[in-house]
Amino acid sequence: MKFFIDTANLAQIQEAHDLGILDGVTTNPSLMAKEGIKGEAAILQHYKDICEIVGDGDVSAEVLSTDFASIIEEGKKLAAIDSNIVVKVPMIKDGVKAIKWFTDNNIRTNCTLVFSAGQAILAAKAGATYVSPFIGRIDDSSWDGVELIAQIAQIYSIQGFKTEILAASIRNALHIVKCAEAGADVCTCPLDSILGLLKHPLTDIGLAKFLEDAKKM
Ligand SMILES: O=P(O)(O)OC[C@H]1O[C@](O)(CO)[C@@H](O)[C@@H]1O
Repeated sequence: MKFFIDTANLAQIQEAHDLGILDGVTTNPSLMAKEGIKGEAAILQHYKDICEIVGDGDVSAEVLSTDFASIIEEGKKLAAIDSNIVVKVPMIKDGVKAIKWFTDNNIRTNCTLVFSAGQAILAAKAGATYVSPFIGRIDDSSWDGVELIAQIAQIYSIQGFKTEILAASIRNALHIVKCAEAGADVCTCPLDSILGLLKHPLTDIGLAKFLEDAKKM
């Protein structure tokens, strides 16, 4: 399973990259706004900066348009920034049409705002590179987000769809483990959730004991 970091914060992307386990980055308009990125030139430059840190990994950049022609125009500009840019398109009618157009024109896509198996089937039919089910937001509404990942994984496997399942809206380390178990190809997570995987009290207790005993060596 690949690990993407879900942030537009350059320091956090650098920290995850330095850990040596980073395969890519996802961003969204909320995350870009949080970093104070405003205006087209600043947005394009910020994606460029992210791509430079990540090197070989995929960087999802989301379109802000919602009609077919504008999505295509915006997506082409984003894709021109770097060969690792993946154009993120919302799961709406014009979005599905645009994903098909991008697929036919060799531009990779991430279909975002996915909350059902039906939407995931449509994204795959259009040829999306990635599909992003929002598991945390599904959990927030008392449905089971991880169950959706398992359902999509089963459908894609039966149908032979090539679209990769990118588990998004991850809220904690357990989500990552459960998504890995359910068949996600990628988890995109905040840095804290990735670092949460490190934690176990028995590791800390065991290390303290080894270091104590090492003094007797
Ligand atoms: O529910 P949250 O934590 O806002 O996460 C939303 C998700 O949407 C995405 O845009 C999907 O890739 C990610 O950036 C993020 O994981």
